[in-house]
Amino acid sequence: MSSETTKNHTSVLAVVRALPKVSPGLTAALSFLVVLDALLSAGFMLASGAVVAELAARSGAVGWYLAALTTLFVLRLALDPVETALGNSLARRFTAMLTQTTLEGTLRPIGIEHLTDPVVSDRIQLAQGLNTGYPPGNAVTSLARLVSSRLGGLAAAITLATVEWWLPLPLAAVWILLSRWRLRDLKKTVAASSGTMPVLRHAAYARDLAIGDAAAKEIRVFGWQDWLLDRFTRAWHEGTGTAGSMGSTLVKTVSLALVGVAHVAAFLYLAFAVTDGRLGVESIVVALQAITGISLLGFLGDVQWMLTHASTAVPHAVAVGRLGIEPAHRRPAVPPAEGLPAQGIRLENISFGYPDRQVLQGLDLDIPAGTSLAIVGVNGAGKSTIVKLLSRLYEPDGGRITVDGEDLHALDVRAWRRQLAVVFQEFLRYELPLRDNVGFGRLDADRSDAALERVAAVSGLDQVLPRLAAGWDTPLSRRFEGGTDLSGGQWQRVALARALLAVEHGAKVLILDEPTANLDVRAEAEIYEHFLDLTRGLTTILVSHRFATVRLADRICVLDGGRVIEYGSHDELMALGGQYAHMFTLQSAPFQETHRV
Ligand SMILES: Nc1ncnc2c1ncn2[C@@H]1O[C@H](COP(=O)(O)OP(=O)(O)OP(=O)(O)O)[C@@H](O)[C@H]1O
Repeated sequence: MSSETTKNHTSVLAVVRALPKVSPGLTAALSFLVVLDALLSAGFMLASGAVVAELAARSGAVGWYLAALTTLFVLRLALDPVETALGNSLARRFTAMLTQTTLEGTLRPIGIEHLTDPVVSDRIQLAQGLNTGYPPGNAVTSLARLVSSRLGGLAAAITLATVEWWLPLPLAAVWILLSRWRLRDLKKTVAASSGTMPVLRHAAYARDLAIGDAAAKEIRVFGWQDWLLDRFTRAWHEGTGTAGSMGSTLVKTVSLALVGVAHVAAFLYLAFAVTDGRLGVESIVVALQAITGISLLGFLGDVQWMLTHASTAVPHAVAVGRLGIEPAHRRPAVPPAEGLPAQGIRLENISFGYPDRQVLQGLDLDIPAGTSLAIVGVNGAGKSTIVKLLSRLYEPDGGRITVDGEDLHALDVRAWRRQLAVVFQEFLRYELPLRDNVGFGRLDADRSDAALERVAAVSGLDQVLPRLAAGWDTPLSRRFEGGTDLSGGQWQRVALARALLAVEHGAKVLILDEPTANLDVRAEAEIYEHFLDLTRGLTTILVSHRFATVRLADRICVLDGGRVIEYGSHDELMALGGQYAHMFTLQSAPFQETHRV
């Protein structure tokens, strides 16, 4: 069996296995209707044969047979919309469950490395059917139609066997052969489409840029609307181009010829049988209908096309859903993280690189508990990378990080993160009410106005609040009724308030990565007026290019070439006359000039 065939069987089997978990009731009801439909179809064929026979014999029973025929016909008509409604409902639930599985797997890993892994990114997109254009739910409706058709075909074959036992065998054989050939071609097409994900990712990115508001200003001001549209269209056509072909002409011609020959032979046989008087009119009516019905055992164009395409998403969703699951026996006993650090955090001989570049190499750094450390260095020196390692979003390649002498790796990551309050350099602006934007700092915290008052005062949010129509409940997005947007500096206060809420609820390490980059001079001065208040008793790590801020820290380290090259207080480093002193002097020079003028 080819690997494509195996993969497709796996995909369809994965759909079958998942359905009872999605909804046992709906799955059972749909299965019942599918079987019932096949039985009714066989009954209809037999009843119509009987009607013709009774008519030919001018029998009085014809009325009963006609009534039975009509009942079967009406029943099938009535069942059809019920079957469709059940199928659609199950399909919606199936898509929702698959999306949930994908989200669970995406969110579960403690780090974020998987999100930049192209293989995982492709899988996440494939799990949503991006390469085929069919949502996975379509696999459910098409599977129901496929099973229903196959049972109908089987019923027709059995019905034909009642006329002549061997007649369905050659007909069914050619239809099944044809189906296998066409399906093999179809699977090749689908397999090729998953290889186009890198191209489709470009299409998806262009689409998201065009419909989102993140790039809306730059798209318009730089005028690249047409470029964006063209990029989407090209990538989309390139990525989905393989879906256009549907098998080789040779396969189609040979298989159709075989079907034609088998049917001509069957019809000739029936004609001779009638002429010989071996078969009556009733048998001929039944046989002709059944022969047509047997074609349902063959290749069912759009149904199989959709099932094959839509079901490919399922194994990908299942694989993504397993991300980050550790076998229970591998989970070691973890020391409690509460109250850490009491002595300090140490980075010992740390080396770390992203797949395409080495960033840290033999880095040693001491951060005594309850003190503040500023990290400085040129762009790309690795400052934010240290923040990510401390937050365990990435693991070091070499060396170790200890907290009060305990390997950070040994601590429960969730418990450790409850000790952290972080303002990331690229913090997020959530399109949610201000209360949630701040409340995300500690989900289980009291979010009443009174409870949020202190963090509002320290972060400077109290100056923004009076301008918000619904106060804490104002959605911070114009896309929502009554919503508004904030300025860059105001958003930065929101991010700071979020971290401060975590501090209020027990976090002991405050990490601020460029916390004042968007603030005006007065706002920055206000924040730093409170800096000591803000950081009292905490272990604070500050990443900043603003030396007026940096000098406030107890200790400063200068990062260069992947390691710490200078470490000490502002005065000590100024006295050293090294890189820090040079950078500090460079930044303060224009102010000194102005002062002299
Ligand atoms: N997710 C990533 N994948 C690959 N490379 C990355 C990733 N994040 C950062 N880098 C690279 O690692 C290096 C260090 O980045 P980092 O963000 O730690 O620098 P930084 O000192 O904080 O810089 P800046 O002052 O500009 O904020 C840079 O060369 C950057 O391009």
